[in-house]
Amino acid sequence: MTIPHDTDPPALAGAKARLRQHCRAMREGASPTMAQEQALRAGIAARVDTLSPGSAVALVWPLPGELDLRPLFGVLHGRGYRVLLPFTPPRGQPLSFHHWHPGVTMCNGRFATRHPDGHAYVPDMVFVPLLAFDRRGGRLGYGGGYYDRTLARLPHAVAIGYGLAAQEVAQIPMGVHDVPLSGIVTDREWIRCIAGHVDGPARD
Ligand SMILES: Nc1nc2c(c(=O)[nH]1)N(C=O)[C@@H](CNc1ccc(C(=O)N[C@@H](CCC(=O)O)C(=O)O)cc1)CN2
Ligand SMILES: Nc1ncnc2c1ncn2[C@@H]1O[C@H](COP(=O)(O)OP(=O)(O)OP(=O)(O)O)[C@@H](O)[C@H]1O
Repeated sequence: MTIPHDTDPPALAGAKARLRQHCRAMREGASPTMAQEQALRAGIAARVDTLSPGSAVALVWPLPGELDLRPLFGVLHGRGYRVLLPFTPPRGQPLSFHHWHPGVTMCNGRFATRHPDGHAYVPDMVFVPLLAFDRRGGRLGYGGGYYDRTLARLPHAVAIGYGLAAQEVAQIPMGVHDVPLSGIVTDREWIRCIAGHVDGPARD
């Protein structure tokens, strides 16, 4: 049997699927505290403030059980950034990012996602949701391959994962299509990822 070049080989797909199942179960067992979510949002706002004024920043509307970035939308919009949220196309296509502003109409999309009825823009910084991450910038998502396909087409955008410190694993199985993150914001620390280099834990 020939393996199509746009899918992971079976051993890698199996390893990702097992880890995904494990991480979903872990997430169901522990919801974040308000303090953790606030710390995470503060960490994200601090990364955004490294950009020049007026830059475009892609966040996400939360799916059930995910960390909630919605309180940041108005804050970052108020600081003069262009806040974008993803539109989810059919599987196999990249995401597009649409302008959010106060009062914008939100539309229902695939997999219970929601996106603004606004113009599409190219983001300068993309915050990427995840089920698990490692310190090299490895990321595990829901298995649609959406962010990898999207980031591959956005070489100038800075891709930053966000999640709880508890979502860290030793090593995410990575394939040729997996685009490593440049950094990860958690409720505990900012992790700068350099390909092949493992950053140590932050000192308090
Ligand atoms: N908030 C949010 N928006 C996002 C993503 C995401 O991970 N989180 N995506 C990231 O790529 C894209 C949507 N991709 C998705 C791909 C697959 C499934 C999916 O299979 N969902 C399962 C339930 C998953 C779970 O809750 O454990 C389902 O619908 O059965 C969902 C989203 C774009 N928007
Ligand atoms: N740029 C790409 N071109 C072709 N196939 C790709 C590309 N990116 C990812 N894929 C394929 O898509 C499938 C799903 O990828 P993966 O398991 O890494 O998803 P994920 O990153 O967890 O999902 P998501 O980004 O939607 O949260 C894999 O078979 C992978 O090889």
